[in-house]
Amino acid sequence: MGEGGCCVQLLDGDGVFNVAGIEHFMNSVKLAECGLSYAVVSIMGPQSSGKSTLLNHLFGTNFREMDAFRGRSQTTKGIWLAKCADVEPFTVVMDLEGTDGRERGEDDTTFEKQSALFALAISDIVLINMWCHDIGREQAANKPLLKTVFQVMMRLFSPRKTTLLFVIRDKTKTPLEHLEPVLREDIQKIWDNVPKPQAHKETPLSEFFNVEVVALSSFEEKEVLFREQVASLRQRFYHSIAPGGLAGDRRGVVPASGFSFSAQQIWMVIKENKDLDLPAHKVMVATVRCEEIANEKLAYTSADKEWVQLEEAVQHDIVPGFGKKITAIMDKCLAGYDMEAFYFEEAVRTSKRQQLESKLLQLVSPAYQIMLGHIRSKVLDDFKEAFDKALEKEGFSVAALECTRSSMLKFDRCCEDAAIEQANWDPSKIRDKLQRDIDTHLASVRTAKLSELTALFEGQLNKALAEPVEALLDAASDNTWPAIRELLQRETESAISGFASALSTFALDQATVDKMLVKLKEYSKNVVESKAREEAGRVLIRMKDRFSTLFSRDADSMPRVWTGKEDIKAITKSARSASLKLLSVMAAIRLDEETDKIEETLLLALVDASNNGTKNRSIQSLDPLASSSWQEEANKRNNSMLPPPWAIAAILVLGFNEFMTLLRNPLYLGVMFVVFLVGKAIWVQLNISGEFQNGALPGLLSLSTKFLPTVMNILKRLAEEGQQAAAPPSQSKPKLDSKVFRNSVHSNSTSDPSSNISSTEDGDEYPSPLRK
Ligand SMILES: Nc1nc2c(ncn2[C@@H]2O[C@H](COP(=O)(O)OP(=O)(O)OP(=O)(O)O)[C@@H](O)[C@H]2O)c(=O)[nH]1
Repeated sequence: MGEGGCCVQLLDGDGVFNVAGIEHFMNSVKLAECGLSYAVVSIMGPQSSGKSTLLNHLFGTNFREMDAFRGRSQTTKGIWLAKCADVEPFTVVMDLEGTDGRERGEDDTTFEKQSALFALAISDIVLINMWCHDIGREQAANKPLLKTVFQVMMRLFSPRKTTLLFVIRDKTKTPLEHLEPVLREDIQKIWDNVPKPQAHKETPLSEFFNVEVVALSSFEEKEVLFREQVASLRQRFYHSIAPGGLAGDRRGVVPASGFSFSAQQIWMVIKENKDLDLPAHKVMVATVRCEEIANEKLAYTSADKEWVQLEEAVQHDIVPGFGKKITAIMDKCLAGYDMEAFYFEEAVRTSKRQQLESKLLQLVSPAYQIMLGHIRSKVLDDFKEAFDKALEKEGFSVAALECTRSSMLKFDRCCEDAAIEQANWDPSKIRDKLQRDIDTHLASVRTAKLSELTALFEGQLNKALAEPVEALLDAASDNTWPAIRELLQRETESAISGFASALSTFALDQATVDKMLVKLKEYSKNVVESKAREEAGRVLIRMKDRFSTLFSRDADSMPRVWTGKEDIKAITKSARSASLKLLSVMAAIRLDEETDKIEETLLLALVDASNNGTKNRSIQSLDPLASSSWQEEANKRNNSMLPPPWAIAAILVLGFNEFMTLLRNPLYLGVMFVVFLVGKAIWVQLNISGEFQNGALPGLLSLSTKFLPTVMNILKRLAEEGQQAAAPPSQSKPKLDSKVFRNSVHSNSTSDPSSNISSTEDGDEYPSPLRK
C-alpha cells in the first residue's frame, strides 16, 4: 500500500467513498487544471500478484507493497489513488484490491464487481495483472476476473472503449509471440461465454476493448531485467491520450475538475446497483460542475476589489468609462468560467454560461440603473443651465430645440459610455423620462416667460392708455370718445403686433397665439373701460370742480371779480352745461361708434330744471352715486333741523327779554348772524362730507380756510358799524342792506367766490361749495 502526500485511499474496504481524501488529492496535485489532458490507469488482478510493485516501478508511485517477510497476505484494501510522476500527460493511477484473495469471503464478489465496474467506468487503461503460468489454464486465477470485467462492461449503458493491457508476470522462456495468441483465445472464450444483452449479442470484444499484451520477467528473480522491461513499458504511457496512444477512445472522459465529483457519482450509481449511463453521467457531471464553476466565478466577482470600488463610486456620481469597466469585469469572470468549463459538454456549459452571464447582469444591473439615473439628472441640470444661457441669445423655441437636441445627444453618448457589452440594455425608458423632464421644464419656463411677456405688454398698454384716457375724459369734449377709440385702436394694434412678434419665438400653435392675442386685446379694452368707470365714479367731484372752475373763473381762466353786475344765472347755466357735458361724456363707455342720446337727455333735463326745477331726477338717474336716496336723506336731515312748533313758542315766550336785548344792539345781532352762518356751514359740511365719504375734519379745515377771510371781514365791518353807532345818529345809520353785504362778501372772498352759491341759488342740486 502506498504512502505519502500523493497517495490516497479513494474507497475503503467497505466501499465508503473518501470525499475529503480525493478533494485533498486533487488540490495537492492540481488535477483540476488539467482539463481533459489527463489519463486514468488502474490495475486489477489477483491478490499479492505484485500489482503495487509493478505500479510503483512503472509510474514512480508509492503504493504500499507487501512486505516479503510477512508472507502472501492481502495488503491493498479498497482502491487507492496516486499521481504518476513524470509522465506526460498527467496520469492518475488506481491500485485496486486483489480479486481472489483468501481474506474475503463470497460476499466480496460484489465488491470485486463493483470496483471492477468503477475502474472500467473511469479508466482509460486497465492493467490486468496475471501470472504467466495461468495462460491456457482452465482454472486460471484471472478467469473469474475477466468474466467479471466483461459482465460489468455490459452494465455500461453506452460503454467507452477501454484499453485492457494484460501484464503477464514471471514470464517463462516461452516467447510472447507464442503466449499472446493463447491468451487472446482464452479472452475470446470468456467473452463469448459472458451473457450479453440482446443489443450486444453479436458485438465483438474489440468494440469495447483494445486488448494489449505485455510480458514481464519476475521482479524477485530477475529484477534487473524486470526494471528494464518496466522502463520500456513506461514509454508506452507517454502521450497515451494522443491519437493512436495507449488510451482508449476516451468517450467517457470528464474534465479533470469534475473528476472527483464524477468518480463519486459513478461509485454511488454502482453502489445502488443501477445501470451506468456514461453519456448521461457526463451531462450530469457537466451540469453540476459547470454550475459549481459558475457559482465560484460569480462569488469571486462579487467580492472582486475592482467591482466593489466601482459599485461604491457609482452610488455618488457618474463613473467615466462605466460600461467598459463593467464589461471588463464581466469578461474576466466569463473567461474564467470558459477556461474551467471548457471541457464539459458544450450544450451544458453554454447553458450554464448564459446563466452565469445573466446572474452577473443581475449583479451589475442596480449599479447600471444608478448610473443612468446620474446621467439623466446631470443631463437635465446641464440642460437647464444651457437653456437659461441660450435664452439670453436666442428665441424660446430655437433655444429649446437646440438645447433639447444637444442634451439628448449628450444623454445618448453618456449611455453609450455606460453601456455594458454583454447586456445590450435599452436606456430608452430613462431617455423618455429625461425627455419628459425636459418638456416639463420647457413648459414651466414657457409659462413663466409668457406670463412675463403678457405682463410686459399689459403694462405697456396700461401706461399708454390709462393716463391719456383719463386726460381725454377729463377734457370731456365731443371728440373725447372718438379720440379714445382711436387711441385704443392704435395702442392695441401696436401691442398686438409686438406681442405677436414676441410670441412667434415660442413656436406656439396658432390657436394658442390667437387666444393670447384676443386676451391682450380684451385687456386693452378693459383698461379703457376700467379707467372710464373709475373716472365715472368720480364724476360728481369732477362736475363740481368743473362747475366751480367755470363759475369762479372767467373766460381767461382768471378768478372772477364779483361786481354784482354779473349775470349769475347765465354763468350758473353755462357752468351747469359744462358739468353736464362732463357727465354725458362719462355716463357711458362708447368704444363702439354707436350714437346715443345721453347728452340730449341731459340737456333736456337741464332745460327742465331751469324751468321747473325737476332736473334732479334726470341727472341722478344717470349717476349711480348721486342717488335719489341720498337726496331724500339730505332733505330729511334739513327738515329735521326745525324744532317742533311748541318748542318755538316756548322759546319765544321764555326768551322774549333776551331777544329784545339782542334786537336793540346791532353788534349782538351781527355777531349772532355770523355765528348762525358758521354754525349752519359746519352742520351742512359735516353732513355732506359724510355723504361723500370725506372726513369731517378736512371739511372743517376747508371751511375755515375759505370762510375765515370772509368772516373776519364781516366782523371787521360790524365793528366799524358798532363804532359808527356810538357816533351821532346821522352817522350811525346802518348801511347794511343786502346788496352791500353781498358785495362785501364777494369782495372778500375772491379766493372762493362760489362759496356763496348756496345763498344765491334756490334748490341747487349740485354739491354746495361748502361741501368741499
Ligand atoms: N514472483 C514474483 N513476485 C513478485 C513480483 N513482484 C512482486 N512480487 C512479490 O509479491 C508480493 C506482493 O507484492 P505486492 O506488490 O504487494 O502485491 P499486490 O498484488 O499489490 O498485493 P495486494 O495488494 O495485497 O493484492 C511481494 O512479496 C513482492 O515481493 C514478481 O514479479 N514476481
